[in-house]
Amino acid sequence: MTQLEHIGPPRVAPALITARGLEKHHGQTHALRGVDVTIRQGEIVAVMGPSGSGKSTLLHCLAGVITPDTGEVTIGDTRISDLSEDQRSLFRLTRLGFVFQFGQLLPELSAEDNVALPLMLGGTRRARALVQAHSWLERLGLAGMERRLPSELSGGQAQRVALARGLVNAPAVLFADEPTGSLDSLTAERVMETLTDVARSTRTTLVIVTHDARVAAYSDREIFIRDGSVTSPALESAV
Ligand SMILES: Nc1ncnc2c1ncn2[C@@H]1O[C@H](COP(=O)(O)OP(=O)(O)OP(=O)(O)O)[C@@H](O)[C@H]1O
Repeated sequence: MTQLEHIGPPRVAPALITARGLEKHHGQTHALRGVDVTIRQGEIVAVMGPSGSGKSTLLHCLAGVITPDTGEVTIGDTRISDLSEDQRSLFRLTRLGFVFQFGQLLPELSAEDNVALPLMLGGTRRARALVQAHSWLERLGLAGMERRLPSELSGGQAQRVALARGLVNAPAVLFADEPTGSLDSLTAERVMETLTDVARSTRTTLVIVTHDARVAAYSDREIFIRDGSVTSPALESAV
C-alpha cells in the first residue's frame, strides 16, 4: 500500500454487535440493568468489572447462550432474539467461537479431534475437518502435538488448542471468558499475544471478559460493568 492510500477520512468499521436495553435477572439478582453495547467489526474489546458485576451474563447474552429478559442483540444482520433455541445453537456453532478459562477440552479426545469438533458438529466430514484442525494447530505453534490428549499438554498448550477450536470455524466473533485465568502470568501473556495477533490478522471481532488489567491491555477498548450497568472508564477510574 502506498502512503497516498492512507490519505482521506478514517475508515470506521461497521457495527457488528449491537445490544440495546439488556435486562437480565438470575432469580432475585438483577444481573444486567439496561445495558447498551456496540462493538465494531474487527474490534478487540475487553469487558471489565468487579466480581459479580455481570460480565459473564453480558457475554452470554451477546453470544445467545442465554436470552435477556428484555432487550435485543443483533450480530451482523441476525437478530438473536428472533431465533428459536435450535436456530441459536446452530448460529453459535457456525458463526461464533468460544474460549473459556479452563479450555474445556474434551479429555478423551486428542488435540486434533477437539479442534475439529465444531466443524464436525456443523456437518463437515472428519477428514476435511482434520485438515483445518491441523492447519490451526500449526499456526498456533502446536505442530506435532495433534495426537496428544489434553492431559498430555501443558496449561498453555491446552489453552492454545482451545483457541484453535474457537477459531476453526472462522467465527464472526470469538467470545473469551477469562481465557488466561488458569495460566501463570508469562504463559498468559503468550496466549494473549497469540489470541490478539490471530484476531487482528483474520479481522475477527474479539470480546474478552476479564478482571485482569494486563489482559485488557491487549484490547482496543474496554467496557466497564458495575452492578449490572455499563460505566464509563473515566467514572470507573474515579471509583
Ligand atoms: N445461574 C445463576 N443463578 C443465580 N445467580 C446468578 C447466576 N449466574 C450469575 N448469577 C449472579 O448474577 C450476578 C452477575 O454474575 P456474573 O457471573 O455475570 O458476574 P461476573 O462479573 O462475570 O463475575 P465474576 O467476575 O466473578 O465471574 C452475580 O451476582 C451472580 O451471583
